[in-house]
This record gives sequence, structure tokens and C-alpha cells, in this order.
Amino acid sequence: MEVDDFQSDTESFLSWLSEVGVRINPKMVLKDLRSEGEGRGRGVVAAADFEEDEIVFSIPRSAVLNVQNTMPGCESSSSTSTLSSMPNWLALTAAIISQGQKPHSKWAPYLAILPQQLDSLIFWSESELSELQASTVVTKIGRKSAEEMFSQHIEPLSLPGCTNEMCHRVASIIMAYAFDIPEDQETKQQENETGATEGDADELVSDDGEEEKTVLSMIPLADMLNADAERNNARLCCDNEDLEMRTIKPIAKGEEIFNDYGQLPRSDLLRRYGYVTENYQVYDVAEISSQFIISELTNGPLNTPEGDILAPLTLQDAKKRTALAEREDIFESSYDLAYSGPGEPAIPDELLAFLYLLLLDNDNLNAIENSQSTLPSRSKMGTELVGQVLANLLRLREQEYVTTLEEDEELLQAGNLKHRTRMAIQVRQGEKRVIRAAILEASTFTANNKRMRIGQEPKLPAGGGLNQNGKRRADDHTNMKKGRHR
Ligand SMILES: C[S@@+](CC[C@H](N)C(=O)[O-])C[C@H]1O[C@@H](n2cnc3c(N)ncnc32)[C@H](O)[C@@H]1O
Repeated sequence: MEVDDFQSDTESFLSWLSEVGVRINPKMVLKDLRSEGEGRGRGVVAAADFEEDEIVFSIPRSAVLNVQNTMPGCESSSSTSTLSSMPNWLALTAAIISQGQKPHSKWAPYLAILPQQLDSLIFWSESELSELQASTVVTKIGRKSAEEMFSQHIEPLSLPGCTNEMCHRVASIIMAYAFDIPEDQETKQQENETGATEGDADELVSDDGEEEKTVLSMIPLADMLNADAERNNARLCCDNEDLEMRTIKPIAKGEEIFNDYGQLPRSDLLRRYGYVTENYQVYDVAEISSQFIISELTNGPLNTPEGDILAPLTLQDAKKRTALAEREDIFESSYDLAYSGPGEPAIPDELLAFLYLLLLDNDNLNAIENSQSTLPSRSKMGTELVGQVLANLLRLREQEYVTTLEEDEELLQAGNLKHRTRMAIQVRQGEKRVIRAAILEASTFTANNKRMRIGQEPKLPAGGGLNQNGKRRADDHTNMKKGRHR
């Protein structure tokens, strides 16, 4: 978009906001922030000091773009009922596409300022995605399943000129811009009178414990606020007739006014919003899947801290222990590792318990299975063996990434990186740091190994197994896998 278009679109948008009844505090400005960082686009900045709990702007509910407000414009009652029966995000996608095709849509000046291009992961090429290496975020993009939904729900609406790419663009804007707001009193009352219920609206629990319906909505101007982890200083308040953006702390003149997108790891921030900043790194997570753990423990013998060799689990034994983990409600297909905080370890209890069950001796395993005993406390499950095996598994998990943490740090320092490549490196670097922190935590486990399945196993000849660094011995050809792929 030309610079002039950007500015003139902002101006048309601002005059439209006033036409539709949006009241803007003169102490705020909608600013072009593109020169302050790639992807920053427009943002809201304080032009004078704000106190805490001041209104930055207020928006009448009639200006909100959602399925309810666009329905009266729907050509036929059959499309009205079709929209109501769709998943929320798809119905809103259809409503926005349909408004975009109307030259005189009430929301035209608003739609004109929504981005044509986004950096969310769904728009990345295969080669750009490969920079994320072993990050599991790549498996969560969901392009194919979204397209199945488009063909099931949007195609039958026969919206002229509607393509998959258009649907992806609109659905991604919804993911990055839309708000879930509680249904307004009037609609609620109408529904109570007619007994109508809305499709699959998300539900919140209201103060009085009643489930409260929410409506996925595009809220002009409210969605012009950027976000940056803990720097949020305003929030959307839906308690009054108009929706209000209110400050939650004093904001000094010149400061940007930030909303809160949530405490997201950078992988998810990139997937959903197409940007990352260093301020989100405290929320980074790394994942280790149970499939990876089982495959490593069944594939080869392990060296124990005492130098004993722990025979690999048979597939049947692994299955039995996994079934027990499921029964004990600690089995997850993938476990999240995060930075530790007060009372929050890097290694989740469920992962610790799963490894404990995989490494427990048969007598104690049977006792849990027969409900003669239960899983012990976290400190007792953190045995030296569990810590050692987990540290080895985590080292192997780290080696699934093509580059090392140190190499990523060098790449970031060297600069000259394309915007998407830089963001991908920041994500994978963050995940490796989390894995390293979890390895350190695992190496502090010191509980007694007496219930562990060491010593029960027939001793294996030297030459097999993982060494202390988690690497397979060079002569173990059959078990060589998952090395670095340079
Ligand atoms: C709700 S919109 C905010 C308004 C947006 N800046 C615009 O001009 O349309 C969310 C999008 O803004 C951008 N964004 C928000 N916060 C950002 C930040 N701290 N740094 C860079 N981009 C950001 C991302 O592209 C994100 O998908």
C-alpha cells in the first residue's frame, strides 16, 4: 500500500468512527508505527497523560462487525440460519467476506484498514517454515483442516469471488484482531423470549455462576491496539451499554497504549499474530511428546547414574505402563516445558509422573496397578534415575533442532536476517533455552532410586545404550536415529 493510501485510509477510518458514534478521547492518537518495527502497522498512542481507569474511546455495539449485526443485511433467511449454525469463526469469516463485497457496506472504511498481508504462520512458505526446525508449532498451523471447513461451510454460500486464499486472509485477521465479547442485554432478552440459542458460541462464566454467551466480534479501533507481553496498560470493558477501552494504569504522554493478547509463548504469538518480541520470551515453552519418550525408552538400553545398564522397555511393557499413566490421569500426548517460577517447576508433574511409571520396578508398578499404593509426591518421584533419563531425553530432543542454541545466538547477533527468518530463529532459540533450563532442573533430582527398575534387569553387555550425554554409542548402528541433520 502506498504511504499516501495508508494515511488517507486512516483519515477515512477516523471520520467513519465518528459517523458510527465512536467517541474518542482527544488525548489519544491513531499513529503510523511502521517505522518503529516491522509489522507494527497502526497503533494507539497517548498524546497527553492518562490517569488509571480513564476511557480512551467508547464504541456503540451497533458499530461492531459481528454476525448478529450483519444478519439484517443477509439476502435470504436461509443464509441467516446457515450462518447461525456454523462455528463462530467461520460465520464471522463469511460475514466479513460478504460485507467486503458490498461497495456500500456500513463497514467499508473499517475493512479498508485491515491488513492485506499478515505474517501469521499460515502464510509462510515451506522453506520459511523449515527455519522453525523441530518446533512443534509447525504441526499446529492447520491449513488443511481450515480448508476442509471452508469447503464444508463457506463454499455452499456461493459468495462471489470467494477463494481459499481470501478465506485464509479473513480467518487469520479474525484470529489476530477479533474479540469475544459477552452478548448484550437486548439480544439476551430476545433469546430468552424466543427460546433461541446461538450455534456454538463460546461460553464464559458470569459473576453469578451462570454461563454467559459470548459473540466473536471485530471491534473497530479496539483492534488497533498492539500488545507487548507485560506492557499492557488498557483493556476492553464490556460492562456498560457501549464498549469502552479503559486504561488500567496511568499512561504518560507519548507512550503506546497496549492491549493484552495473553501470556503466549513466542511460537503461538507467531502462529496467531505473526510477530514476536523479546518481552514474550518468559512465556516460551518447548514440547516433548510421549511418543518420543516411549520410542527412546523402547529403542535402546540406558546407562544409569550408577553406571548400570537399564534394559529397553518392551513395547508390551511400555503399553501397559502408558495405560496405567492414562488411568492415573497423567498421560498427555505431549508435555509442555516452561521456565520455572515460584511454585512452578520447568518440568510438569505429569511428565515427571509418566517417567516415574516408565522407570518403576515391577513390584511397585503392580502395587499401583492393583491400587495397593498410589503415585508418591513430586519430590519422591524426582529420583536420580528419573532425572538422569529425563536429562538424556531432553538432550536428544534438543538435537532434533538442526542448529544449536549457540549457533542461533550467533545468527541473531550477526543480523542481516530476513524478518520471518529472524522471528523463526527467536522462536527456536527460545525453545532450546527452555529445554536447557529443564535439563538443569532434571539434574537436581536426588530422590532414592530404590523403587526404580535398576538391578531387576539382566545385565547387558557393554556397548549398547545411551551415554551420559544422551548420545548413542557409535557401534549401535541399528539404533542410530534422530541425529543432527546438517
Ligand atoms: C489487533 S492488531 C493491532 C493493530 C495493527 N497494528 C494494525 O495496524 O492493524 C494485531 C496485529 O498487530 C501487529 N502487532 C501487535 N502488536 C505488535 C508488536 N508489539 N510488535 C509488532 N507487531 C505487533 C501484529 O501484526 C498483529 O497481528
